[in-house]
Amino acid sequence: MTDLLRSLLFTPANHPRRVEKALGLPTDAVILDLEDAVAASEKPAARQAALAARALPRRGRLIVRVNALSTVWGYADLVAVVASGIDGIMLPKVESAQDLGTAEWLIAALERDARLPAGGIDLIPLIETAAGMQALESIARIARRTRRVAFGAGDFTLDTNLDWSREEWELLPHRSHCVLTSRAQGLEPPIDTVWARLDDAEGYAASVERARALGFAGKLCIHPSQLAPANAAFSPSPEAVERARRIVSAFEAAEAKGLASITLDGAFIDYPIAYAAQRLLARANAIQNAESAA
Ligand SMILES: CC(C)(COP(=O)(O)OP(=O)(O)OC[C@H]1O[C@@H](n2cnc3c(N)ncnc32)[C@H](O)[C@@H]1OP(=O)(O)O)[C@@H](O)C(=O)NCCC(=O)NCCSC(=O)C[C@H](O)C(=O)O
Ligand SMILES: [Mg+2]
Repeated sequence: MTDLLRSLLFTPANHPRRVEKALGLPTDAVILDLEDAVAASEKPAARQAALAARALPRRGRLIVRVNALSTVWGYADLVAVVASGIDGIMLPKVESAQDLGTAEWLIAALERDARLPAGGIDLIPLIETAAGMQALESIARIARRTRRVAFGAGDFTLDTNLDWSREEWELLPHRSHCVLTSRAQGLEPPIDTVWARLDDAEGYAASVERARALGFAGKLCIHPSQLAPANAAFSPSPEAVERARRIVSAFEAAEAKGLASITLDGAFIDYPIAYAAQRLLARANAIQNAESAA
């Protein structure tokens, strides 16, 4: 299974039409929601629907967003979802290393109980409160099965009273903090927040581009129309791939002559630039392999 997570499409688990549709769409992961898109009275039914969705044909990864462990539903969600052998779990409102440590410990115990391979279930903590954002360093430091976090601006806005504008300038320090802290603690680049203005495709495209430029690896999505822009923005363009090929080959030729500082088309190339070009080519390859396997 590929590790690409350019687009992750949320769908309420108790909405069969949307679930079935989501599983057939070109998204790297579908997140069946048991949390904020599900009314309290529907929680048990949504959990059963999420378990049943495991049996449906799908293109990408299947993740379930459980309720927080501090709620009356969280523990039962985890028990049921781990036993079902799901690909991944999203844990909302993670606010401390203890929150993440408890979930990791519980999932490991449940995996053993269900005789599932240890560590097979991916865990994605959602950082969406002021406390979670401040504790991100210690959260990331204790992560074992967790490979990346995601940022949730909806709850973050609610918690901090921040005014989430179309240009999202007020999110900048928090998004940057997510990327920097993740990388400093050895996690993979994080996943960016949802975009709620469904009728504003231009605003959405700019938001995705901002997230990409800041170092995020993918975007949480809430509507099918958001998938193609996210997949495209988090995939290297053909022009970027072609340029990276030229950089790698020019740099290899230079290195063979004992040079590590050259110019190509008027731009300076040294080791970091050559490594970035190699990384871009590796990502382009992974995307090509994933898409031909789909
Ligand atoms: C937001 C929606 C409720 C809008 O639904 P709707 O009005 O039905 O949209 P459309 O009429 O434009 O739909 C067109 C067709 O696409 C299907 N559809 C729509 N959304 C989805 C989806 N998410 N997955 C799969 N399919 C979808 C419709 O069924 C239509 O198909 P057809 O029947 O063939 O005509 C809806 O988009 C929605 O429910 N979105 C997901 C909401 C959700 O899960 N939210 C939770 C995550 S957001 C969050 O919590 C972020 C974070 O925690 C934070 O705090 O920031
Ligand atoms: Mg939220």
